[in-house]
Amino acid sequence: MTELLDGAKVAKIINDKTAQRVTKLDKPVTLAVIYDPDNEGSQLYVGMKSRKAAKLGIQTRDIPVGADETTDSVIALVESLNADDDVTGILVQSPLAKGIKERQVFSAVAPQKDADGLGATVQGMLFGDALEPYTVAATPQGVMSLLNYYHIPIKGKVALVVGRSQLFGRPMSALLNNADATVTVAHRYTEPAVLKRLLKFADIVAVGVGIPNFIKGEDLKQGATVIDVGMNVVDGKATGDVDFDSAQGIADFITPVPGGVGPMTIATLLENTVTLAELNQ
Ligand SMILES: Nc1nc2c(c(=O)[nH]1)N[C@@H](CN(C=O)c1ccc(C(=O)N[C@@H](CCC(=O)O)C(=O)O)cc1)CN2
Repeated sequence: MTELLDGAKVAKIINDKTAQRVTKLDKPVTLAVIYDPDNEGSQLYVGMKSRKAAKLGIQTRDIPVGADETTDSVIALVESLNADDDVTGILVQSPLAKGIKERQVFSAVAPQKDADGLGATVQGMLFGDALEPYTVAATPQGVMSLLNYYHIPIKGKVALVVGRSQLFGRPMSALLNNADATVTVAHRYTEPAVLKRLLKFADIVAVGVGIPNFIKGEDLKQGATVIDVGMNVVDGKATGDVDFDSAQGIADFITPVPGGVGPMTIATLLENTVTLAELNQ
């Protein structure tokens, strides 16, 4: 039997805690969101984040940054938000308009305001397994919360991360490594035959490549835990990177799309936002 890892349910539990934490703060929690207004996906996700934030008592300041901006002008904007005492957290929605060097913008965010955990400083702390508090990218941190909620063992397990994006694959591999899994990262240059062998060996598979139904059930190890970060749209329907139907009866646990990692991403971003407000009050 394959059990669902219900991200929508766990996100609600996290969101309820976040709302309670917001009420205990002396100061308003304000998240500044920089995004490309011409990107339909970003419009959708920024809207989802702002609506959820409002429900939890977090204010958002959505700042459109179009293709007429430059990397330098967006960095100057980030620096002004870093210096603004009314802004407690900053999020740079990916992707930014073509031509703006997103990684440089992520890294301009002050670590104490880096709600999305994508800057070089906090990512370095993650890879160094630092002892001081720091934020972690919302999607992989949300995956860890989901694994922990369902008591999925990680220590000593073989984990395969498919995809090495800054938003997901790289921080996911560091989190699993810090949690004592044996981690391999596969990516676009991994030979298909090698990927097949790695999949058959992996107790935990976390996939974020943006290719609908890229991984089939027959490729998985019997009893695997499968985390699907895919957010593709096929025939108007949200579709993951894993062929959900063929994984039934092979995976022990799987995240659905929709209702798996997506809601956890937003809940974790807002959890990070309130954590930063608490740390810096
Ligand atoms: N700065 C960032 N940019 C982007 C991130 C990110 O974490 N930080 N992730 C994605 C988009 N994203 C959040 O930004 C996101 C995508 C999808 C969902 C979600 O809840 N999806 C629903 C399905 C929605 C639908 O029906 O279409 C689900 O999975 O249930 C949340 C957040 C790229 N950019």
